[in-house]
Amino acid sequence: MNRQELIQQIKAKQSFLCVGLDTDLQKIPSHLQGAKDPIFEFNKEIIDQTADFAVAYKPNIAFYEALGPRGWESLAKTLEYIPKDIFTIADAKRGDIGNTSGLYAKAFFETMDFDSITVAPYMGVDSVGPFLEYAGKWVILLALTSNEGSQDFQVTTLQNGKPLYQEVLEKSSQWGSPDNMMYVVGATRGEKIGAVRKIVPDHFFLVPGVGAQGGSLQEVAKYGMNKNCGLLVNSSRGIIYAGKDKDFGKAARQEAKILQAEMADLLALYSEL
Ligand SMILES: O=c1ccn([C@@H]2O[C@H](COP(=O)(O)O)[C@@H](O)[C@H]2O)c(=O)[nH]1
Repeated sequence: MNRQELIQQIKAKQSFLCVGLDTDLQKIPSHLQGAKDPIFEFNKEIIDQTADFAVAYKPNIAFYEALGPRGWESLAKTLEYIPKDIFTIADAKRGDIGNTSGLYAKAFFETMDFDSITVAPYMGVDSVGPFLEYAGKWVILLALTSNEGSQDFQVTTLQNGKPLYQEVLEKSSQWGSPDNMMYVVGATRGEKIGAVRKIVPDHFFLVPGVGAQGGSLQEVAKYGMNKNCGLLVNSSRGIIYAGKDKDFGKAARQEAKILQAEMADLLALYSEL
């Protein structure tokens, strides 16, 4: 999916919601546990109930690869089931020496047909470049993450006086463009989202951390939104585990609907969409 199509989806749905498919076998309602593929059945119901409010789905690959071959199969079926006009994110946080990154890119962009993949910047340009060689696909680079540990390295001041995350943004924004690169910026980093937006005014941000991690959607929009929205805000546990029983899909729908309504107000306030 290209940038214009993504912006169009956001405008049409008045939503910049990404639903995180962090599907944990232990948390799936008991009535699905006997199914042939409980993970897929769970995801199918979540997708059916939230597709009209979501512009992106983000399966976190750890939840699938932890189960071995059957996890990969559930992931492939889920990806196939997601409506084609909805953006897909493989949250895999990959990146390695060039030839290895090339195979990660092939795995997620060819063997599976994801629109985008999250990539770690630590190994530099030759580790990110292979993902950018795929026309129509996106790299979502970790910039300022939502976890506590983001304070260990990402905000460290370098000899040139800049925090490491700023150096990552400035350098990596030369490798790609707002048409094929996005950045992960955690919702829990409210005060810094504005600083990131100043460095990369046009790039989309994937923003995890609202819902279960307590980040504020209002703050994210206030500091991070640009005229084209420029945000995909993810909620995983807050949506998919909103209900625990047979009605889990309806509960997920309700949570997604609440977020979409807030997003529509924020789009009216801060964007041109
Ligand atoms: O900085 C980051 C980068 C990625 N994540 C991932 O996003 C979701 C968040 O899930 P919630 O249940 O909504 O907290 C999850 O897949 C993380 O691995 C992140 O949280 N922070």
